[in-house]
Amino acid sequence: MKTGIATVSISGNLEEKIEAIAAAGFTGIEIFEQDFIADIRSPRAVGQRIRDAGLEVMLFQPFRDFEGLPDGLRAKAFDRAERKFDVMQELGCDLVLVCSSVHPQALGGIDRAAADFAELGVRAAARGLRVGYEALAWGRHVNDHRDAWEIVRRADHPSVGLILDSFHTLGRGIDPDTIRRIPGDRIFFVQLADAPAIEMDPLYWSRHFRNMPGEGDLAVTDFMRAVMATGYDGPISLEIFNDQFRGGSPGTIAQDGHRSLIALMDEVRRAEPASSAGIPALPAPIEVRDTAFVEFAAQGSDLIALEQLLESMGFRRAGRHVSKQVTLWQQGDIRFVLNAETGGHAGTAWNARGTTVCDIGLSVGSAPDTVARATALGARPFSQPLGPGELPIPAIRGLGGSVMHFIDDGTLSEVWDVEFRPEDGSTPGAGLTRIDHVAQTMTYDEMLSWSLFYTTLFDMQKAPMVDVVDPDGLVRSRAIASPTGKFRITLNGAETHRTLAGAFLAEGFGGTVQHVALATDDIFATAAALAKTGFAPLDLSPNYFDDLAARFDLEPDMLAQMRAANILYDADGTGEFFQLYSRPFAGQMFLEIVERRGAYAGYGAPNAPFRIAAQKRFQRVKGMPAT
Ligand SMILES: O=C(O)c1ccc(O)c(O)c1
Ligand SMILES: [Mg+2]
Repeated sequence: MKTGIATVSISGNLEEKIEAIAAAGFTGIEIFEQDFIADIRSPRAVGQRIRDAGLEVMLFQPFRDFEGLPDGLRAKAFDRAERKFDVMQELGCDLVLVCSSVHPQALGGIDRAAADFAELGVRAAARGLRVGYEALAWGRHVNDHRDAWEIVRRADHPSVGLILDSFHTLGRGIDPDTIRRIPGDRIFFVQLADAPAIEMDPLYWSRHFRNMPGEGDLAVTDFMRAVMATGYDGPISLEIFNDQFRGGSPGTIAQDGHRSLIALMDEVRRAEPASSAGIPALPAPIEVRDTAFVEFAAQGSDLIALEQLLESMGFRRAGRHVSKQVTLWQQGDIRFVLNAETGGHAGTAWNARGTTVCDIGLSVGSAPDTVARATALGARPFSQPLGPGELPIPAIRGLGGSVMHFIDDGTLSEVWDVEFRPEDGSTPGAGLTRIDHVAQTMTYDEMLSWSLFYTTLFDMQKAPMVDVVDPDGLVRSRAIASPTGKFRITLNGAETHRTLAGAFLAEGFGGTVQHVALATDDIFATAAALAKTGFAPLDLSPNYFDDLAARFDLEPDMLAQMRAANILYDADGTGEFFQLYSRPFAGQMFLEIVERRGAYAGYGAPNAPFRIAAQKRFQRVKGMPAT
């Protein structure tokens, strides 16, 4: 299966785009005319440069306002086409995309358009070129791939075919299964894009909000399944107009694009096995059973403070590493690893960021399969020299320089007994059972990339985006979770350094984990236990509890307990949610305790403004930077 991407999808000048596209592993490139015109080199030199980079020049686009014009304008349109054909021959590109006309004088008429394309086909064929016709969602007379196909069918010329673009079909709500009735050999090219479901004018939506397959809400997989069912075996190519991508890192955007195509084709192969020959096999999206551990790189006074925080929350030091400055802290199925090594990955992370989460461990069915899928999707495997007594646990580089380890049922599950000498200390604990979710903070621009990383590698679903109101700015938040809800990640995208999330980013060195939420089955029993272990909760405003009393029908006794213990509350019709926060540690990190009742699957977003205000109050009192 050949993969491509349009130059318009990536930031930078044409040279930077070519380099990024080649490095990401695409077969070829769609030249968006603007990018070519802006370049100083001749078409021949540009074509050569692209081929030297190992890429095919798959498509030249767009040629606009061609079909259905009245006589005087019609002749001029053919002259314009001939000039473009000249350029294509120099570039070494044999296929041009003609998008449906938006010309105010275009007359319409299926047969008129078909006659125009029949003649264009003759002219293209004379030069060994081909013409593909695409229905723009906002075309003046043709805005539906079914009409474009009828024109191509009636043009009846072997050098004239159809170009499909998932955005134009799905964005207009056209059933993608209508593609199944088009012969695959008459489809010359397929463009793919996703987009978030927002109500807006289709042209504006298309030019600014497209994103990679899987990053938005359109049924791109259904579209691609229908395309494959036709027998189409040409390139699949990304055409993404997106404001953030235009200003992003060319390398990252190109890699994300390639990742999204591989994940999409893998999904198509599974759903449409009879018609997806030629798509390479990779392990299925990985089911994460649990977050097995969270590892902090921590040294000095931060390390001591973190140990004290964990003790105050009922954790016990369960083991010391056999050969390293590493301790294991445990309660229920929660494991925190505190790594004070000055070398290796943890040492590097500490040097770059100070105290930080440097590693996350996940329980999976097969650790080797997980690494195999991750690498097929373009992630890098991670390893470092093993110390005495250490097990080789499969790992990859995660996001923002972090590492992710995978533990499965084999010998790896014995890592805690093999690598750690048990310690005696025991505490009654505080009823904390498991890791509910891990919350990561990144810039808003990085959010799509991070969610794509998780949703392509693991079997996870995205929840809708929510706004988190910080007193000093808005933070966009999106949760992704495994179908069982056992593995949950929240992604928080900050746009300004003045928010709590933004200040965390500015102080550290890019995106990473800002907090970890721990589950309890009984938050009131946990709060009572924590009162004895010396836990200092984040103090909330009395106004918050007065408002709760007004909004919810809560037992006065329970409300009094919540007020006394600083427990937040939310309910969404399916269940209830209770939250209790630690005070910040090591700068802007914190821990959270949650209890879910019923089918509540959210994260208490309505409480975020009050929790954030309380965190900021606490930092101002402590004389920390008043962010
Ligand atoms: O927005 C446009 O004009 C435009 C141009 C070419 C395309 O292939 C397309 O899908 C949209
Ligand atoms: Mg298109």
